[in-house]
Amino acid sequence: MTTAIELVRLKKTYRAGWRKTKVALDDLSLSVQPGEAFGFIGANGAGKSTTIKALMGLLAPDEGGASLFGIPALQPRARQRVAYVPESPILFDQLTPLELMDYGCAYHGVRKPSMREHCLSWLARFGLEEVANKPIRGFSKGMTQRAALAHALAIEPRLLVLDEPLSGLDPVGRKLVMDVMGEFHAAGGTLFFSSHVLYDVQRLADRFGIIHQGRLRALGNLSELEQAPDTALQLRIAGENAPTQATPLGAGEWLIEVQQNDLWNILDTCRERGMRVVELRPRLDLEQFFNQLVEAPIADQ
Ligand SMILES: Nc1ncnc2c1ncn2[C@@H]1O[C@H](COP(=O)(O)OP(=O)(O)OP(=O)(O)O)[C@@H](O)[C@H]1O
Repeated sequence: MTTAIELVRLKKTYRAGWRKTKVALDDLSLSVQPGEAFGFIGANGAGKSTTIKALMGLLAPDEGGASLFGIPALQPRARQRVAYVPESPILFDQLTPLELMDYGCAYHGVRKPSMREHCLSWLARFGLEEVANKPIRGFSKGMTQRAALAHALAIEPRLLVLDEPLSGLDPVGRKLVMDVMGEFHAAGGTLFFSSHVLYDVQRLADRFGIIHQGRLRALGNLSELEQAPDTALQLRIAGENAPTQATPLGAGEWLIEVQQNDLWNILDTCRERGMRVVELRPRLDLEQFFNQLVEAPIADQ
């Protein structure tokens, strides 16, 4: 099967002032299979956007190469039915969302009995039906971001690439975008998104990659991380007589972080004290994993 994304030994160095350079990507290789949801994690300045630009053919790496569905990323045909929404999208703002989407769908070969209805339904999903015929230049930042997402999904992409899709959104906007991303993935679409919010990655990705100082430092599977033998568990309990190690959550509920090998003892104690178990789940420690990784010195390759 052709990989959806293939990055091979990418290197990119920027000029950073007089006689100074900044290595943004250092020998970065990565592949993503069709149908996967891949979360690309890194702190500010780690190299996420540079990677995405190389992936989208917007930046030529100094060394190495990127391909989409087996086609070199620098060739425009590689981007057929590939949608990309940068962190702060810049759209042709003299156009209306409907005009923009009409153009995008035609470019990507999307055909529907009624293109107008197709585009309007995506605009409605993002709460923009009222402004479907208004020029984008009057839109707020959030509206522009939603218009870019509606456009991206209207082209029915086989790959959706999102750079920090949830940053700067209010809770309602976050839920909407998370729902749409989840639905896109559930329908078989390939999703590649960057984030420095590990919670987002946990909720949405099948696999994750961690970039730090331009190098890919870890690649992992979220379910593997959950099943690791030393993964802590979170036990939520309710009642009046909580064990001393429990942390109050309010409304009579308590939380205990417990290692696998200690679980049965703790459960026995809770039973003896007449506590009720509300929830038991793995404490997916992506955050801790990430922190350990970025604090460790980078070994020479
Ligand atoms: N055009 C540029 N010229 C010079 N340096 C750049 C340029 N673009 C990025 N850099 C530098 O390269 C490094 C990687 O930047 P990049 O934008 O890829 O990181 P990022 O992980 O996307 O960060 P953020 O989360 O803050 O957007 C940073 O140190 C950044 O300052």
